[in-house]
Amino acid sequence: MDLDHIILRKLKMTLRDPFTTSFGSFIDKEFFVIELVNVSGISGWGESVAFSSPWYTEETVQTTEHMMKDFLIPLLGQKPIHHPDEILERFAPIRRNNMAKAAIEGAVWDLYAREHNQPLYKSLGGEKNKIDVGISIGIQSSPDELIKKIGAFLDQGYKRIKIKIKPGKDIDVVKAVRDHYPDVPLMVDANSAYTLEDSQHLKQLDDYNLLMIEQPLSHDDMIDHAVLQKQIKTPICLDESINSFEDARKAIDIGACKIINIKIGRVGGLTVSKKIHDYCAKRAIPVWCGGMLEAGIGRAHNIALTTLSQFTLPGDTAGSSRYWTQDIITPEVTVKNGEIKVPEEPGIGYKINWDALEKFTVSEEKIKL
Ligand SMILES: O=C(O)CCC(=O)C1=CC=C[C@@H](O)[C@@H]1C(=O)O
Ligand SMILES: [Mg+2]
Repeated sequence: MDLDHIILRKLKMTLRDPFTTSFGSFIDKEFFVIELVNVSGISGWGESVAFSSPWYTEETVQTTEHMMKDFLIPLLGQKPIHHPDEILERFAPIRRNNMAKAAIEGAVWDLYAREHNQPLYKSLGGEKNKIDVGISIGIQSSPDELIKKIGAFLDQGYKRIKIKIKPGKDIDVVKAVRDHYPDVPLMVDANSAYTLEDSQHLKQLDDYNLLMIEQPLSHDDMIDHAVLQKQIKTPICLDESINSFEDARKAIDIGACKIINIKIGRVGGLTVSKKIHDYCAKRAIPVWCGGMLEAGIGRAHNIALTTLSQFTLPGDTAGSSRYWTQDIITPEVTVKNGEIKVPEEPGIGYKINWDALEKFTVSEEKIKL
């Protein structure tokens, strides 16, 4: 790959509705769009997913900028790259900062696929031409409000409902939803809001036929999750605790989870995501693709990854209009009968909506490689 320069655009977009988790609420999203240009003028695209505050992981929009500009981009330009898998090694001297790494690596993967005139999903070894998707719904003001929201998303065909829980808004909420929708594929996400002392309380969730409980305990824990999994029947899915291939291997080995949510940004890119996927396939651990309320470029990367065969559960990659009044890609991502048709055009398969990209850009910087 003959790289010429990189353009970092910082964007600010506003969600249609605030998104509320056990950590709090937000509505504005700032992030970077990475355009990696080769000497022939072909561009590959990536999107950063860190939020403005470090409540989900330690990274933020500002740390992403610092890491990309001061460490990762200089490493990228240091010597030639032949395949995107080499980026993992190249960035290895930099500890963690996975979301910054993934943003750049995503652009390298897209460029590689475009240079080979191939859709990204095929470059990754994906097999599906459509993917199943679910929806993640933030904490609502009342169970009635939540039930109404779920109904609207079920009408749109989403194949699985994920609701957020936190202490004080858990068992009763799940019971109300189950009473109303006895058979809907349903799961809960706690974003680390509980401790092992809550295990008897969490055990009550076993009565509601949930697909899984996502990240009930601390963001940096596996040991307590393994203890909890022995006490409850509902499968535990790890999100925040899995930040690398080694984390996934260890979590599976000690029985800390029965399912893994793979987020490209959280684990440090598509190459690691694929490695985790392949290992989970060998160990018969189902995986699904998590979301970070991405705009279109990040969403397109999630779609491509989800075409790998062990993504057997619907992911959080909902359609563009669930988040944004206008997306930065064209066509926008649409969901029909709970499925997204995987684009067959080269690279991420969607075009950039330049009007939207310019409208949402707050700063821009070109760096020669
Ligand atoms: O729709 C999406 O993109 C997924 C939304 C979602 O559930 C999450 C996004 C970001 C952080 C968390 O709150 C949460 C998650 O933990 O999976
Ligand atoms: Mg989660």
